[in-house]
Amino acid sequence: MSSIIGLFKRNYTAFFSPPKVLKSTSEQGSQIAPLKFGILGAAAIAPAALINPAQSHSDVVVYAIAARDPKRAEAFAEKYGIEKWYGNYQALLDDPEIDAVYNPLPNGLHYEWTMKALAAGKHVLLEKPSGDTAEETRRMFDLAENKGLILLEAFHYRFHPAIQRVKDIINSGELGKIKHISASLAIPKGIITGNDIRLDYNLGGGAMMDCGCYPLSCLRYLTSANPISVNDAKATVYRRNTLIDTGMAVNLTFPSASPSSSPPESQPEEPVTATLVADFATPWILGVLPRMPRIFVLAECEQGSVEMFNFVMPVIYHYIQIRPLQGKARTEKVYSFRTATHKGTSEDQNEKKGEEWWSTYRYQLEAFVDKVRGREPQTWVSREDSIANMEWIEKIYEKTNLGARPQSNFQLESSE
Ligand SMILES: NC(=O)C1=CN([C@@H]2O[C@H](COP(=O)(O)OP(=O)(O)OC[C@H]3O[C@@H](n4cnc5c(N)ncnc54)[C@H](OP(=O)(O)O)[C@@H]3O)[C@@H](O)[C@H]2O)C=CC1
Ligand SMILES: O=C1OC[C@@H](O)[C@H](O)[C@H]1O
Repeated sequence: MSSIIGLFKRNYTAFFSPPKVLKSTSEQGSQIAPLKFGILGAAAIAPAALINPAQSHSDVVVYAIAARDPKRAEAFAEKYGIEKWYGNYQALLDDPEIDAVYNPLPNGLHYEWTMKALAAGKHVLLEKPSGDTAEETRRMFDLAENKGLILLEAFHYRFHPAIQRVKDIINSGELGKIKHISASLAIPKGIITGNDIRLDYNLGGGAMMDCGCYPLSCLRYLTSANPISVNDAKATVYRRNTLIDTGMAVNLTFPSASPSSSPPESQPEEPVTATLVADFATPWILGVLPRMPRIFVLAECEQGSVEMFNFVMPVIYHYIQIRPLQGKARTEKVYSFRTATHKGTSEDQNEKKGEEWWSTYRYQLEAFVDKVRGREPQTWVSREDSIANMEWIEKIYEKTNLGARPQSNFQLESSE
């Protein structure tokens, strides 16, 4: 019972009523004003990913919104109490008050508007997947580095303590080496329909891009490696556009993953086999009953297995099940670094920031601001990581006959 009440309290606080903190101002003795964010597009994800988490961050103000339709921008600004609105994206980028831009545009526009935002001197929090191709991602990071700006692909799940705990369990060597690992993000048919950006090839749509980027990222994170090969990739094709996958099932091989604490082995190392499922149109049971979303990662190791249910949205609810071949199975839930149910593995656990109600997005915002402010973030998604994820998305598409998503033909003018 208490855990059901806890679940409601946590989610209510996370998504509907985060504590509103005072923003850092010079009156409070702080030398610097809070970071001012501008949002490109009145996107559905913007409230959960930025507006809501910003309420409980003293160093962030969501200051401006731009939409292609000025009326939409104005209505969005009014709804969320945003000070400024613009009827086009460039006008927002031209606003010198803005320090950082959140880019939740369709995937096919990530490159163009991130390049323009960086050219305008803004740090960028960029939605996943970072671009349509690895080349786009490489160029965005090159520009960010040249300009001394922060660019982060918003793989929010990485910032949550739960997935980090799964990695700690694997790396501890308690279960031995990974033999097989599978990860899935599959949601039922009926949520993504009609004009959804995910069904538009020219906007970088497709299930592998949208859902699949997470399990791919998670497989790479937990094995601490990039795949060696895509052995097989089967796309379920959208009947209205045969370049769009509504589902993708992939078999991959990863290099043998030695947990960092295992002793050196004399035996030859077996590669790790992996499966990935991405789906945004899972058929309903008998066509009438929607299926539960299948969001999990499962690492089957020499001495047992570890599975995390709901690695993408763990604040809602998650569990980590550890099943050693010898000994008792156990379940852990890790909503904050401080209040983890397991005995801490890290000495500084109590010092790490976060509350049970912090969503993945709130943890991510903390890290983004730390990085912009020159502090060491709790964790980070690096340039190399983002580029590699796009490279393997491309390789997976190439294994099907759908081909990679179209590269943007946008070119930054040399003066920008
Ligand atoms: N981190 C996460 O958990 C999630 C991330 N995402 C990612 O965020 C991005 C946006 O997703 P989502 O919010 O669901 O999408 P929406 O369709 O709600 O938002 C996309 C925005 O893009 C703008 N836009 C600009 N050009 C076009 C165009 N030609 N067609 C359609 N829209 C256009 C629109 O802004 P305008 O207001 O100007 O019309 C629209 O508001 C994607 O990259 C997606 O992968 C999505 C969901 C969850
Ligand atoms: O978290 C997510 O789950 C569902 C997807 O459609 C969405 O884009 C993604 O980010």
